[in-house]
Amino acid sequence: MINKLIDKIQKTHAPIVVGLDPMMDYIPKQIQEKAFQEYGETLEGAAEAIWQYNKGIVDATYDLIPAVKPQIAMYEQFGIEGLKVYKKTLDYCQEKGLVVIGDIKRGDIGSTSAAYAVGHLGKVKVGSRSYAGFNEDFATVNPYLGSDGVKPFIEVCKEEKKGLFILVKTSNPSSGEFQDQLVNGRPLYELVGEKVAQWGEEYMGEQYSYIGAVVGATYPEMGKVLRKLMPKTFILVPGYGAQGGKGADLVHFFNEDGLGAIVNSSRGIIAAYKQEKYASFGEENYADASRQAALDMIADINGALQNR
Ligand SMILES: O=C(O)c1cc(=O)[nH]c(=O)n1[C@@H]1O[C@H](COP(=O)(O)O)[C@@H](O)[C@H]1O
Repeated sequence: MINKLIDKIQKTHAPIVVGLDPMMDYIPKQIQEKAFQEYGETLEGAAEAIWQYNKGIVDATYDLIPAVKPQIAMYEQFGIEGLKVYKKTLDYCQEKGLVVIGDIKRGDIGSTSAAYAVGHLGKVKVGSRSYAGFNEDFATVNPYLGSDGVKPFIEVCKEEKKGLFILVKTSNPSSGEFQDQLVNGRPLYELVGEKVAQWGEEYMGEQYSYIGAVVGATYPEMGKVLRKLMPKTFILVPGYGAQGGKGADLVHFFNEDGLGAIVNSSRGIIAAYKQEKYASFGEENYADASRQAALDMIADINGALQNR
């Protein structure tokens, strides 16, 4: 999958991911009303509205981008109906040729991680048969439990040719509370980054490892250090747009080959029509606004990379 991701980034010239993180507040009224007419103001109605909204965004952007990152929490809040739409969204994006990063941020003791890994990236055995539950191409993993919480994910990735993005330095304001603590004189995120690079050596693609890292766009100086510590690790960089990250901040997340990072924006793209800059599209043309926001993000990042 890492080779497919790189291939798609090179074909689209777009090192970006569209984060499919739907919230009811973002969904245009006409979509909500139609879904509620059919299913009522119910969890099914919400799920239908999310589905139609996602489909509009994917249809308007899939030719521009290599990958999407649905955040499972946004679906889980609607219970089983939400999870059904999560799965429907994954399948639709894969049909459209997109690489799908399931933002599930899992990690537990070994046996529990193994079950998460099977459910999201692998296949579960039922009698003589086996079934893929969610079937994402990549998943995000929380490494707080250490190697035995991460290795079951790597094992399933090896069987299925899938990949991971492991949290190293997160984009949120409090991320330093634990992640920046010094351990033997070095910040914890550096030690985690080194460990991710080491885990990644176990499962290499052609140029980069199948085992990637997450480093927030909001910490560009730390991104620069981590880029050097993990030269063969692909970095998923969330925090662009709504959290304040800009193209110019992100050049050091990339290697000299112009590869090595993929930048996520969720609200900045899927709810673009709510920003003043794209307000002229109007609520009913929300998907066209998302397409324009994706084009602008690609131009911003590529422009910064050309001027580095
Ligand atoms: O793993 C992630 O994707 C992630 C890690 C991180 O450090 N910061 C972060 O914002 N994210 C996710 O990236 C997305 C950011 O959304 P926007 O701020 O709307 O672009 C959300 O789905 C977050 O859960």
